[in-house]
Amino acid sequence: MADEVAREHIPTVIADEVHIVYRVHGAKTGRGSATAALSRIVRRGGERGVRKVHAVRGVSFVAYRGEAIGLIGSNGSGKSTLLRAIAGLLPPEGGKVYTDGQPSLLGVNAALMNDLTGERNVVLGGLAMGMSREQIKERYQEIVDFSGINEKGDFITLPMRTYSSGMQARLRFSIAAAKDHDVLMIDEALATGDRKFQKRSEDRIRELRKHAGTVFLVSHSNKSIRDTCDRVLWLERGELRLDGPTEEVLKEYEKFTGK
Ligand SMILES: Nc1ncnc2c1ncn2[C@@H]1O[C@H](COP(=O)(O)OP(=O)(O)OP(=O)(O)O)[C@@H](O)[C@H]1O
Repeated sequence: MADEVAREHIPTVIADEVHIVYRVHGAKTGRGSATAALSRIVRRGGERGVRKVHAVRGVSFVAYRGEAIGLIGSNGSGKSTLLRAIAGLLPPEGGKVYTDGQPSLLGVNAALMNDLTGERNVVLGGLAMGMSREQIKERYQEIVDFSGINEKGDFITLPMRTYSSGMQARLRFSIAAAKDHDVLMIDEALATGDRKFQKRSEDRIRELRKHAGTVFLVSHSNKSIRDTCDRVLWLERGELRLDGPTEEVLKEYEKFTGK
């Protein structure tokens, strides 16, 4: 018990007044892309065609070890952008992100090589996450079994491009979930895969939490958030609207969305 209390108070991510701004080039021409490109060349430089999208506006929070935090909000509210900033993939325009350990972002778009077999991708994915070849070898069967890829035949030795999108997402999740992460960020990964696999993923997220990491989950499914998270950050138009226990925040969010 004392151990649990101590673990809960170790910060893993600190976001301090984080602002993220995207710059979209050639956004104001309002014409087809070839015309836009030509007019950019003719105009020569200048920031006139650059439009800024202020996607995250002054977000602050502290995440602790052992927490599973849901990120919710309408489409375009800044959830994925905030995750990418925590993962260090987007530099903040203002404010700071501090992380303890290496954050790993597991999105439905996490890059695996389509022309390589599932088998090779397990190895590559493992290496990319910093696992040694020995560790990958040890966990290999576990990863394949968890993904369920081989349930209907020997698919793991076929190229990824022959997999359905659900199978691809399952393999990505299985590779990422094989490692105990300091900070694991999941962007709607649970939305893909069938119900049986979703259930297995939820169980694995709970397990990952026990092994000290912090889990962030972006999802539009309030059920997934309820089943997996004990704390929720609600973003709207890039601002943090609410940060608190799952039930409290979801109650307000459901009032807002009219569900
Ligand atoms: N690469 C980009 N370039 C320019 N603007 C972007 C880019 N990616 C996202 N945006 C903008 O940033 C804002 C936040 O987008 P983001 O994808 O973070 O939202 P989200 O909450 O994850 O949305 P969703 O629930 O639809 O996935 C939106 O206005 C979006 O148009």
